[in-house]
Amino acid sequence: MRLSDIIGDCVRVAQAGSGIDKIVVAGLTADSRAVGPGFLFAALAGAKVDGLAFVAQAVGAGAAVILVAAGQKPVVPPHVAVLEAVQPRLALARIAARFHARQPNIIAAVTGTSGKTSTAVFTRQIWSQLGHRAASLGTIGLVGPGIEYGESLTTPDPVKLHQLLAELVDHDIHHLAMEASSHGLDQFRLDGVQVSAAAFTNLSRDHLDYHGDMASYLKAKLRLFEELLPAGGAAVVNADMAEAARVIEIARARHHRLITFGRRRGDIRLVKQVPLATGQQLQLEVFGQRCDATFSVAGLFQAENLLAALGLVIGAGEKPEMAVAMIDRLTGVHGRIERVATTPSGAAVYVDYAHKPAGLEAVLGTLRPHTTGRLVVVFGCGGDRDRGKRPEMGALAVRLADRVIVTDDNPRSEDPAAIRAEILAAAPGAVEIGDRAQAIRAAMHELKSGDVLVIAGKGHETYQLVGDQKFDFDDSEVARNCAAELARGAA
Ligand SMILES: CC(=O)N[C@H]1[C@@H](OP(=O)(O)OP(=O)(O)OC[C@H]2O[C@@H](n3ccc(=O)[nH]c3=O)[C@H](O)[C@@H]2O)O[C@H](CO)[C@@H](O)[C@@H]1O[C@H](C)C(=O)N[C@@H](C)C(=O)N[C@H](CCC(=O)O)C(=O)O
Ligand SMILES: Nc1ncnc2c1ncn2[C@@H]1O[C@H](COP(=O)(O)OP(=O)(O)OP(=O)(O)O)[C@@H](O)[C@H]1O
Ligand SMILES: N[C@H](CCC[C@H](N)C(=O)O)C(=O)O
Ligand SMILES: [Mg+2]
Repeated sequence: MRLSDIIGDCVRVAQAGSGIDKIVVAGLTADSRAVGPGFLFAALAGAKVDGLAFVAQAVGAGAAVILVAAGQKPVVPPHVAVLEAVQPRLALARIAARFHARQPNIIAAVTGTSGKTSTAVFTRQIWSQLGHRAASLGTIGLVGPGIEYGESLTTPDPVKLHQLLAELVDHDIHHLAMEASSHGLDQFRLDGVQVSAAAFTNLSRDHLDYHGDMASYLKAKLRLFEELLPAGGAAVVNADMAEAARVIEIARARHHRLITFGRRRGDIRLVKQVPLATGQQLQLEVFGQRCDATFSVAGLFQAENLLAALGLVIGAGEKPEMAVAMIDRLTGVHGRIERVATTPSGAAVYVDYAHKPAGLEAVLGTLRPHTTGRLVVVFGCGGDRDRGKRPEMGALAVRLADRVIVTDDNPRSEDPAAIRAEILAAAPGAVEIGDRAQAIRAAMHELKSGDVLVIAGKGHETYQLVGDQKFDFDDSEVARNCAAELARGAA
């Protein structure tokens, strides 16, 4: 693609190199290590380093164009073009959109502290059941017919994202449900994506290490509505959350089509929920029409995420009665309140991705009615992430569970024992077992009939990050192996 066809109007040409009409851009990247001949290299100031330091390396690898922040003066040979932008991340995202130039016709984006992955997966499943070739993209990767990539960032960087969007179109996939993380929104990773419908699930504490405070965290999420969802797009808002009025006000001002959902109020409302052994029985009111459905997924919070998914599907053009008729066919989400094992004594073992206070509260709260014996939780907290979550999660665990085992999550660069100590300080009575496999096994060995165990925090993850090492580790696998061992012992 010719440089002149992709630069748009948010950059200034500081140096034309061999001519912006003549330069044919072979690829885009913000990582000097991935530059090839004819590439555009975006030198971005990051959380750890400044990409400006790698301009010479990029030029050495054949970069034909360098994108920098306005005011930077990189020293580059005359044949290399230099573009300046006030927001280089935004410019890169828009350039990536023009470079790849193909996107599914219908893109639903979901933001919120909890429930993004689940909502995106349910949205994909409903569309698929309605006969569309549909995909979902987020924390658990890209999943669609004939295309699957493993886990990634919740919102991939814009170069990767636009490449994936084009690939979806090449696979004849025209419906995509994707997660919009607060980091992604803040770093302009989604700019240039043509969003047809956007949902806000809920807001609670997370990522304050990055955003600083709740106001900035909310502001990042609101970009989805304030800047990305165009007029006429559907804004799907959880009417029960404290921030609903603010989102609704933005949606009205931006001429979005508003669809609200909630447990207590909304266009899509949960009138009644009855937990079943294998899921839940739901009564919904959808735009005034009452309907009953059997949802084979456990957890009241998953019913809420289902409402958000219905909002996106309806907002993107499907008839409400058609969307609702698909509920009975939906299945659970890997690593989200997923029943992974049953001990010989009949106790249920669940794996859940609760790695923030609201998630832990939701999963323990929702499993309590299923527990006739003791509710047990094994969890830890990630290193190099919001430390404030640790005491909050410790206190919640001892309040809501009958037995708490504090273990390691992904300690990353932090001292694992110090992370555990921060949780334990707020969790009187909790037991400490650092080794995660041992902690799971210890919990499972003690389970009796009627008990429920939740292994929280790592969900679908198949690794553990310790220091700068990545070990294979899978909560579900450890639990299944332990259940098999217990069964052999009981036989
Ligand atoms: C804090 C954060 O979000 N960082 C993201 C950010 O990196 P950064 O720009 O700050 O990185 P940096 O290491 O300081 O480097 C600056 C620049 O120099 C470049 N560089 C660096 C080294 C080199 O040799 N050459 C070179 O060109 C880098 O490619 C980068 O462009 O931009 C990168 C490209 O988009 C992301 O990969 C990276 O995500 C890191 C890996 C990360 O862990 N992010 C997490 C916190 C995250 O984004 N999580 C969210 C939320 C999850 C949720 O839903 O809860 C997500 O969307 O996944
Ligand atoms: N609507 C909800 N309300 C409260 N907690 C929820 C809700 N939905 C999910 N959770 C909790 O959050 C966990 C992660 O769910 P999910 O992966 O769907 O959310 P997410 O927003 O994509 O999370 P992440 O930001 O970590 O990718 C679940 O395992 C559960 O503990
Ligand atoms: N997307 C989240 C995932 C956290 C998962 C948890 N297992 C941890 O490592 O803290 C984050 O990067 O903060
Ligand atoms: Mg997610």
